[in-house]
Amino acid sequence: MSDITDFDIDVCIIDLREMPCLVPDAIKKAFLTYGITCQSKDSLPEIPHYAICLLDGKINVEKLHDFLKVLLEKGCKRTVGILYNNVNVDPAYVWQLLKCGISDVCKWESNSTEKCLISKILKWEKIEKTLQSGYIKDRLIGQCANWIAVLKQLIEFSVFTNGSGIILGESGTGKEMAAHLIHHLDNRENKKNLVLLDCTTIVPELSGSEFFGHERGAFTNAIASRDGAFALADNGTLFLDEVGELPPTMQAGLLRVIQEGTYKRVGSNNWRKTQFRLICATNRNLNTEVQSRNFRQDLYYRIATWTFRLPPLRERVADIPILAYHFFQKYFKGISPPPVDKLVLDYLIAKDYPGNIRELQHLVTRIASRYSGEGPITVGDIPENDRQSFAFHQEHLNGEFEKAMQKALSYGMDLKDIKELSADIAIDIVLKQEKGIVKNAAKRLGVTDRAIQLRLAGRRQKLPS
Ligand SMILES: Nc1ncnc2c1ncn2[C@@H]1O[C@H](COP(=O)(O)OP(=O)(O)OP(=O)(O)O)[C@@H](O)[C@H]1O
Repeated sequence: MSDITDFDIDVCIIDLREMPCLVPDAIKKAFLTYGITCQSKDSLPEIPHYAICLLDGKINVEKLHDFLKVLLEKGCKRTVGILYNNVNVDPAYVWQLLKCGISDVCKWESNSTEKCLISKILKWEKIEKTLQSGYIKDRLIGQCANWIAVLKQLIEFSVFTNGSGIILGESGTGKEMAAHLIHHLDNRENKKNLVLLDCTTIVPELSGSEFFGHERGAFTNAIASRDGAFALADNGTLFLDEVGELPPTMQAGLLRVIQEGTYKRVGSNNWRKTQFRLICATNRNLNTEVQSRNFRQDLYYRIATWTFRLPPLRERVADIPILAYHFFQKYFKGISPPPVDKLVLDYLIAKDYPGNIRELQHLVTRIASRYSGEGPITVGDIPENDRQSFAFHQEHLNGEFEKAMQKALSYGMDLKDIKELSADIAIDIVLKQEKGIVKNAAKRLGVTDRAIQLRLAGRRQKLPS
C-alpha cells in the first residue's frame, strides 16, 4: 500500500482527544506519506471528505456525536477513529463510537494502521464515486438517507464481492432495478448475461426445463434441445424474482447447482458446468417460510449471505418530489416537463402508495397524460378516481379523525392496534347501517363476507368470559 503515489483524496487527521497534546510524530509521519496532514478541530480550513479522528478512551460521547453530526452534515463522507495509547479499550466504548457515526475504529499500531486506513478510504471513495455515476443518477432516483445507505451496501456488494444476495422489499420498491445495478457493477472479467426469472410464472411441470434446459425429445413437445436459465446465466447473473414461490423440487436443484456448479439437462446424462452470481428477491418473510418448512433452510442460508432491504416509499416520503419529477421527465421524453402546481405536489406527497414507486410512476403517467399542453400541471389533471380517497383524507386530517388518532396515540397504541381498532369500528358502523347483513356490509367495505365473519369470530374469542 505504501507504494501509492497518487493518493489525492481529501483526508485530514483531527485530534479529538479529551486532553490533546501534540499529535504524535509517528502518526504525523506515517500519514504524511500520503499527503495527509493534521488539523485542529476548532479551525478546520474546509470540511474534509474523510476525517481520521484521533481519540482516547475519555472522550465525551455526546460531544463527539454532535461534532460528527456537523462534519457529516457539511459534506464529510465518512469518519474513522484511531484510539491512541489505549491498550485495554472497553468494547462498550467502541460500540458507542460506532453509534455516534464513526465508520470504523482501530487502535494505533505503528507500521500497519495507516495502511489499513488508506485501503479503507480508497474503498469508500470508490463507493462514493459509483454513487455519483451516471448509471445511478439516471435510474435509481432518491436522496433519503435510508435509500442512500442501501445503495451503498449494494455497490459494495457488487463491486467488492462475487457473492450471492437476497433483496427484500415490498412490491414496486425497486428490487429488479437493484438486480440490474448489481449486474452492471459486477466487474468480473468476461461477464456475460443477466438472466431474469420470475418464480411466480414458472409452471411446476416445466420448471426443470426452465432451469436446467432439455434435450430434444426429453418430453412431449420438446422438439428441439434448449438451454435453461443455468446455462444462460453462465458467467453472468441469475436473478430469481419471488424466490419464495420456487417449487420444492427446484429448491433442491438450485441448491445443488450453487454448491457444485454442475447440472444435467432434462433428458441428458451429461453433467454441464455453470457459474453465476445468484441474486434473489422476495416480498415474503423468508424466515417465516423456513420455519413453516415452505422454504429449505439450507438454501436460505446459501442465498442470504448478503441481505438488502429496500425501504417502502412511505419510509422515504422526502424522495416523492424528485421521483415524480423523474417520471414526468420520462413521460415528456427529453423535453423539460411543465411546472407542477404545488397542490399537485402536496397531493403526491400526502398520498398512500401500497404499490410503492411503481404506483407513483403509474399515477404520474396518468396525470401527465391528462395534461392539456399549456401552463402548469394542476389538480384538474389528477384523474377523478385518484382524487376520491384523497379528498376524504384531507377533509378529516384536521378534524375529528385526527383528534381520535391523537387520543389513541396518547394511550400508547401502535399502528397495528390503531389499524385493527379502526377496522373494527368501520365494520360495526356499516353492519349497523346494513341491519346486520354481512353480505351487504362486506360489499360496501370491499372485503369478502368471510373476512368479516372471521373478524367477528376473532373478536368474540378475545372477549373475557
Ligand atoms: N429508485 C428508483 N428510481 C426510479 N425508478 C424506480 C426506482 N425504484 C423503482 N423504480 C421504478 O419502479 C418500478 C418498479 O420497480 P421494480 O420492478 O424494480 O420493483 P420490484 O420491487 O422488483 O417490484 P415487484 O416486487 O412487484 O416485482 C419500475 O418501473 C422502476 O423503473
